[in-house]
Amino acid sequence: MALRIYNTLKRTKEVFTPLEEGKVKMYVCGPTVYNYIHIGNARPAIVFDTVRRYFEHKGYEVDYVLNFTDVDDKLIKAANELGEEVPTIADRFISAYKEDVKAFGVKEAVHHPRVTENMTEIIAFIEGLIEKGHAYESGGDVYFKTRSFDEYGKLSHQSIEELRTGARIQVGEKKKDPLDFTLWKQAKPGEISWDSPWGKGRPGWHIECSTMAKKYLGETIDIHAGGQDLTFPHHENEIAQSEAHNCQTFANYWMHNGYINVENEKMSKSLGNFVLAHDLIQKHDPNIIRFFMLSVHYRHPINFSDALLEGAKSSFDRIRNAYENLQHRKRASVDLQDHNEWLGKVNDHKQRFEEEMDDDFNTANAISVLFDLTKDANLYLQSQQTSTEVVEAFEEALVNLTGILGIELKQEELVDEEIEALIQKRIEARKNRNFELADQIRDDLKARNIILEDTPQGTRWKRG
Ligand SMILES: Nc1ncnc2c1ncn2[C@@H]1O[C@H](COP(=O)(O)OP(=O)(O)OP(=O)(O)O)[C@@H](O)[C@H]1O
Ligand SMILES: [Zn+2]
Repeated sequence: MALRIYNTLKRTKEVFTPLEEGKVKMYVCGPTVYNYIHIGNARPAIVFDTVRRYFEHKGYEVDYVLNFTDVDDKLIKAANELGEEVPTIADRFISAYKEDVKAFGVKEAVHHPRVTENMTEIIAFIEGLIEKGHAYESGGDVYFKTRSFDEYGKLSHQSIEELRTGARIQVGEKKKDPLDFTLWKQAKPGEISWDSPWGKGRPGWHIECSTMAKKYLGETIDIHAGGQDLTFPHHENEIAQSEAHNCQTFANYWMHNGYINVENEKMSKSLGNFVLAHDLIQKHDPNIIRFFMLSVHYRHPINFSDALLEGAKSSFDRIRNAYENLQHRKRASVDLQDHNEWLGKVNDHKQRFEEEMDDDFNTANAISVLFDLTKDANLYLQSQQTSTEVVEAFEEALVNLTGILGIELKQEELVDEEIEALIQKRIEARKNRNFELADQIRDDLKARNIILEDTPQGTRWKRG
């Protein structure tokens, strides 16, 4: 089956046809690096990494670019508040971003361009727009002449008249038409700035992505992605800039992830209703957080709650337990030809997983297939005798399919101190007559190959 992608531009699913055979040129709008990321910001990092991994699984080479917005108003404000320089803050939060998303199993982008490292190209791009009559300078600022681009509004499906109704000229802006947007912003005294033909200043937000996508991927790219809130105005403006400048289609497919909400409101720094990725990782296995995010289709909203995350944990444990049981059973399995029908079942599950992923990366349904596979694996493990080939096929399918989603099934081995701490926790639980927790700890340890033995002298343990 062909891979189909929901394209925001067309508001429909379309068969994916790459510009170049076997290659995908993909640009994802990255974070503004003035703070730690919350789990809403982690969602595009995780879902588009999954898109990338799936393309790679299908044999494509993915040229994956994710930018860092390392200068803008928010960074300047943070620098003033903290009494630090903008680049110091940007460096700190780029490192923090990389560390957080790495914990979630996100692969490093092929290119991670930063605005401040592409200033020459950004200025040249703006000059090109002025030359072509799509932009103008006004009192040290430069604006894009929105009405000069006939197709403005095509991504967010709005007409110029509709847009005109909501547009205002803010105090301090020197634009001629409320619809125009900033390409270059004059620096205030003392602000970080770069020299340009229009005096000292810095780029507006949108121009960075048009410039960096062109520089790293070319004038036309396959996929451009980001959170749903970027559709308008950010991506609409990127299209206007790039297509007015290059006279080419900018991106063939536009993908947008839905929000992570809290009580049905978008999680955001400004509302203060956020959970930092960094903090959540301390409390929960980041693999499970990734699994949780992918258990909802990437275009649907997720109403975040601890209870949902706990639910995801027990679902994930079912898959992980099956995997661990298969591993144990391998040793006791033998060569059995008459069990081969199970190999067919494993292959059916693999095929169904692929079909779900081919349908606009439906990770939610693909995870349901993983549960079906788990159910069959557990059923098979109830057989008196098991075939090595079948057990290995189940195991391999579980590892590969979760691997495509960027999820790690293998747990790191517990060190002695961690085991001792869990035994202590179990003793405490028993003292408090919390036998459920005590048994849970024993079972969890057993699943990780640690066997407990209760003796009159206390609890002993050994690796199984
Ligand atoms: N609640 C959310 N759910 C899903 N994606 C989000 C959410 N908030 C931001 N994003 C996405 O995170 C990425 C990084 O965005 P950016 O650093 O600009 O944060 P932001 O949108 O300014 O966040 P905030 O609103 O909290 O300040 C963008 O692709 C954006 O669309
Ligand atoms: Zn962008």
